[in-house]
Amino acid sequence: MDFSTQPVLQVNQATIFQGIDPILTNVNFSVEQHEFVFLIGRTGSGKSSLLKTLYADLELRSGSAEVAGFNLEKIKIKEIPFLRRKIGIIFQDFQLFNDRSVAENLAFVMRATGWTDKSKINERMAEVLLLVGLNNASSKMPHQLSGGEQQRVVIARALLNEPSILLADEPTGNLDPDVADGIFKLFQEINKKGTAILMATHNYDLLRKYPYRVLKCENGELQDSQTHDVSYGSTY
Ligand SMILES: Nc1ncnc2c1ncn2[C@@H]1O[C@H](COP(=O)(O)OP(=O)(O)OP(=O)(O)O)[C@@H](O)[C@H]1O
Repeated sequence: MDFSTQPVLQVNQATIFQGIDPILTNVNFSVEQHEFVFLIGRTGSGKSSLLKTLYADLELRSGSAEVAGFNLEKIKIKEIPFLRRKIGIIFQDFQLFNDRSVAENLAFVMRATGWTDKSKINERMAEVLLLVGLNNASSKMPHQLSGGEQQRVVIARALLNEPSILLADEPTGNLDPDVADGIFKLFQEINKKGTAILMATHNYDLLRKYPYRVLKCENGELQDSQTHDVSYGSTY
């Protein structure tokens, strides 16, 4: 029996489009289950477009890609929610429902993704809140939480269905440096427990501090530090 693990994400000869414009061409890379990967590049270079293609918000029209077992060339609209259960998606702006408590925010996603048993919902909710260090926050409203705490709730929400990869688009972009550091450490803990992470960032300090693999959008292509020298330079 073959015990080798499949990459959680694999992209071959893809072109990333916005409308009719190709943004990145000849995109080839894969991410293994244990990996932490930074995605960098100047503003407008295509980071978000690439991530959106990976969670099927933008259609993959050229090339092939497999994400968490889903083939993006062939994926049907009705299958997209199932793909998104297997990937956690985290943005810079927190996107919580402000008129619902933390517990209600999490329960909403759980019901929408097929959870029905109330005790299991409560159990999983407690687990993810503990994981992100917010075990006493379930009854709080988002406005009663700091920006860093709100982002922790978003991360807890992304973890509910035990995704095999987290796609994070500037997850620390709106936070003070100290708070951003805490959030970054949380991503590292999650990664150590076996979830792959692909994180778009402009944070040059993080790149200097943590020597993870880097993918860089530049001149319409994606450079990979695993196969080429990638200059971090100014990532803005
Ligand atoms: N909804 C859209 N419709 C058309 N073009 C878009 C759209 N969103 C982005 N673009 C264009 O696609 C290109 C890549 O943008 P993208 O948002 O992927 O870059 P980015 O690297 O994520 O930038 P930033 O660091 O500012 O978030 C840019 O030229 C941008 O103007």
